[in-house]
Amino acid sequence: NESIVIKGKQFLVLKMIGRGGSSKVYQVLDQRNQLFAVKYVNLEEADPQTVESYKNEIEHLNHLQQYSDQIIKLYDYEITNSYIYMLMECGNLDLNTWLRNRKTVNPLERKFYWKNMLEAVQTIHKHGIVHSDLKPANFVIVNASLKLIDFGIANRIQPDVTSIMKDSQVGTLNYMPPEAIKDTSSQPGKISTKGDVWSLGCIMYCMTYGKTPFQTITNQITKLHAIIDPTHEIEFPDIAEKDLLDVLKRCLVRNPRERISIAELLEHSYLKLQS
Ligand SMILES: CN1CCC(Oc2ccc(-c3[nH]nc4cccc(OCC5CCCCC5)c34)cc2)CC1
Repeated sequence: NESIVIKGKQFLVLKMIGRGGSSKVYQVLDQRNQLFAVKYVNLEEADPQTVESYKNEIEHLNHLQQYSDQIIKLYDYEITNSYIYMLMECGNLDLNTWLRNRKTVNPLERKFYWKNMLEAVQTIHKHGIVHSDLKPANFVIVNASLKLIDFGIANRIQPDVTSIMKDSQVGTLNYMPPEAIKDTSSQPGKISTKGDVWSLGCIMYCMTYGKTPFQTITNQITKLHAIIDPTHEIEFPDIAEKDLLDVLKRCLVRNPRERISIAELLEHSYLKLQS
């Protein structure tokens, strides 16, 4: 097996976890047999904007470590002109893989994961970051809690091509808020924090009904029209947890101004632990 040296520390590569265009994520062991994830980015073909986006992501990830346990740990990193190594906390499974493998979700587990997701996204919002492309693959299960692994600032990581992940979730429209489609200014920065609430609502819809609100519409153009069409009513089949039903309905409101906020979601009765 190959080994990697980061800031003078040697790591043994166990396997590749995922890969993107110029980036790869490995599962590694240190000399004390501690497990880590190492994100390797090849900068040789990267244009200056890409290099800048990765540095920006690392700076934010490094800074937000102290504010929430729901942000993946970044222990160290090494940046040169030709590569980046990021030494990070290693999770057991990303939420996308977890969702695909188990259609039925334990209500208490779902509630706990929802709280974790809200706390992670509230943390980046408090520091002026709007992810604007949240999906299950951005969250990883570490022991029993969910952690956010990227802020949507740098390029995407796709799962390792040898893994049979058919929908790697890169470029999926299933979590896209209506305002991102309608936003005539088409500047991504224009999307408010409410865009992330819509995406989280789609994730929670999937954890409740086993699919995202527009997943059955396979034609991408038709899907985009449905997302922005106020006459296309999203179905909310009745469920025992009425509080959860209310959360879903308030997240999936097409007008961002009328949509519930992260702060309100954290106060919502759904998160109050029933006696
Ligand atoms: C399909 N197969 C994959 C390996 C394994 O799942 C993961 C294990 C660890 C992790 C991870 N931990 N720390 C991580 C820190 C950064 C990035 C990370 O992933 C990136 C990318 C990996 C592919 C799926 C989307 C996230 C990170 C993530 C998925 C089991 C399922």
